[in-house]
Amino acid sequence: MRPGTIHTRSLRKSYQGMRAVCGISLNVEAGEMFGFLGPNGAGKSTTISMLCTLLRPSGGRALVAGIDVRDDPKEVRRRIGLVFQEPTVDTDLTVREYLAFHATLYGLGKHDARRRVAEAADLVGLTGLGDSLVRKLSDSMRRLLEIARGLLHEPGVLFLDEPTVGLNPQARAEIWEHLRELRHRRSITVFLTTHYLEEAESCDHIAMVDRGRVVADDSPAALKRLIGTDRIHLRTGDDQAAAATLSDYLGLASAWGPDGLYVEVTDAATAIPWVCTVLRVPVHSIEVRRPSLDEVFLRYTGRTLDGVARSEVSL
Ligand SMILES: Nc1ncnc2c1ncn2[C@@H]1O[C@H](COP(=O)(O)OP(=O)(O)OP(=O)(O)O)[C@@H](O)[C@H]1O
Repeated sequence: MRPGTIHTRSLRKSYQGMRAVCGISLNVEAGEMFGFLGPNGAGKSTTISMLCTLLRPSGGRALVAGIDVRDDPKEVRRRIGLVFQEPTVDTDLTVREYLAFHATLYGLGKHDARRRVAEAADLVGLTGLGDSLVRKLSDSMRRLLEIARGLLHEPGVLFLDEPTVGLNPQARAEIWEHLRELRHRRSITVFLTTHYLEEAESCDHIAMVDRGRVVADDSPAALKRLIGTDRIHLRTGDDQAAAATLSDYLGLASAWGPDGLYVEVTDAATAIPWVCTVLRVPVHSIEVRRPSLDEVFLRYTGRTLDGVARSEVSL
């Protein structure tokens, strides 16, 4: 078993008889950026809390870094870093004091603590801010500071429960830039929960969860391929002639109507140069529509991720 793997089998949790997680089975490989995606109340926080040993499962099994969360929760905690949904940073300390305090809690000696504090701050782009008061940091920097705290003891797995919730788009983008950089520099498994589709797109592997169950589990690209192909929408000087040319030269079937021509292709980025090369009529506009993760979720649950039922959305 490699150090950063996460495996669950039929993991379950009930709260006073109410089933919040209803038998989740997952395989996360070492070094993956894994996204656990689902709407509010789907069971994401409950699952991550069981994996981090903060909640005891009602049933099933979970191995984190090869250790069973029920058999040896202490050892699991030694091997993971965890950043909670709600900000926890103590605002009266400087960045260095805050990290040094947590390094002491992890039982690190003075020398090791100093080195790890500098390394963790550097990994999330906080180098040079050691003397800054935490309360003077921006929201995104505070969140990065919490991530640095989670890295101090060099865990094999970093759990992030909604790491960007409540942040503005620019702050969210900053967090993601640093998460990618972290992945680039450290071979660490990142398990994060999110209900943002664009964040899930940045993951190597995602599982979509709804009402306590996994409804889809694969790479974002593979999940979207299940939904269908790319669709190119063209407006040309003569759609009928264009459709005939695309069929004769490229073997592409298309449909046309009053608003233009629609062509289904496997990969629009590869097809468009060919389409433009063969067409002998003026092309006024080209638009590409790709299958989205929201459509994948809709396909499996009948609802979009923000909870809108199928009949209420037009895709
Ligand atoms: N301590 C608790 N006691 C009772 N029910 C709970 C408790 N914690 C969560 N729940 C319920 O369990 C279900 C799953 O909640 P959970 O917080 O795991 O979902 P989530 O996907 O993380 O949602 P969010 O994105 O809103 O955090 C919800 O119906 C929630 O109301």
